[in-house]
Amino acid sequence: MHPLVLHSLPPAPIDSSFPPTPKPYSTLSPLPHNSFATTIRELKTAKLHGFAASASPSNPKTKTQKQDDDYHTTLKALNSKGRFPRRSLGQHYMLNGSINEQLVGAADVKEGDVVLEIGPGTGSLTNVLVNVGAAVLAIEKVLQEDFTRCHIRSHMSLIMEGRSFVESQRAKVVANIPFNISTDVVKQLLPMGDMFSEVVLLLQEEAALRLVDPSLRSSEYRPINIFVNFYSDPEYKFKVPRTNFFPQPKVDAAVVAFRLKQALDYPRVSSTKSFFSMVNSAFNGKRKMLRKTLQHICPPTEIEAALSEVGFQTTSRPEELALEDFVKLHNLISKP
Ligand SMILES: C[S@@+](CC[C@H](N)C(=O)[O-])C[C@H]1O[C@@H](n2cnc3c(N)ncnc32)[C@H](O)[C@@H]1O
Repeated sequence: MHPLVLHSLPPAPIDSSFPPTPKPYSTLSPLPHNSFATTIRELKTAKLHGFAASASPSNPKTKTQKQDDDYHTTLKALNSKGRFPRRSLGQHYMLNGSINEQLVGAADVKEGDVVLEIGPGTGSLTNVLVNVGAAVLAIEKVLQEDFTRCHIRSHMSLIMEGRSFVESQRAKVVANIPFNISTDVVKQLLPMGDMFSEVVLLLQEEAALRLVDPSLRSSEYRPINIFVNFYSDPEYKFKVPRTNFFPQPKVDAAVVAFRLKQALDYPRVSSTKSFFSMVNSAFNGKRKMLRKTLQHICPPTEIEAALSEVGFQTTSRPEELALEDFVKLHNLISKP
């Protein structure tokens, strides 16, 4: 399947609360499937057709006028195709162009960067990315491809191959993703530090806080936190109140930037597979002591000895251990 994008939103029932009398869908034809360069050209054409426009940063309009324009442009883009957002696809469209600009700024996207966008929707964020001179690969489920099922590495490799990159230059990810696929996206992208340097995502605020600041000993501390810190340095950037989306979600959102580590900077473990399998087992069952939950790996006495060596009590539970403690524990108890 080709990952070419920016087309139309899916046919859907018209809701009475949505601006009525949809106009016929007129401008964009399906994108050719031959090259990435063509995709970018089409994205620019899309902007000319007014399919997805956000005010350019050089626009001298006032902030209020500009936000008003962003709002109307997004609604117009939806209405002109007689489409109604589907909640099942997490279609909450961004109405505020300055947040799109801040998202792009959070990833420090510059001319010549290659950027992966997941779920471009009406293309308002795509537009900002293209305007700063980035080459954008956008994957939209309603058009071409489901991100959670695609082979992102082969898509990206095809794009990177055709470009004259300095070897150290990696691509970036900038996306306003549906909240319901955020864990899948994080799990899929964070281990790809060889390909991406930054992953900037607009997430549900609660999820953003849980991923970035899970205090030790809290019930929010989970294997995903070990995973996130193993592969990246996450940073909470800013909150995005729910009023900035259409339709308005029930919760606020927030932007998180994950700076991806490269393999050389990962904590030293004999095998990442056995490390994460140990971490998952450690959290299995509520309030279980590690000497119990890990006894399929080695006898409890050995686990107790390892815990003492790492500086913990023999009765310790998983929420007491930080990433580096799990790494030490794994290296002491895992069999080569
Ligand atoms: C929150 S909306 C964001 C739309 C647009 N980027 C914006 O900021 O207004 C999420 C978009 O992701 C698309 N989407 C949902 N699930 C997806 C998936 N599994 N793979 C790719 N795109 C998906 C939806 O159709 C929708 O266009």
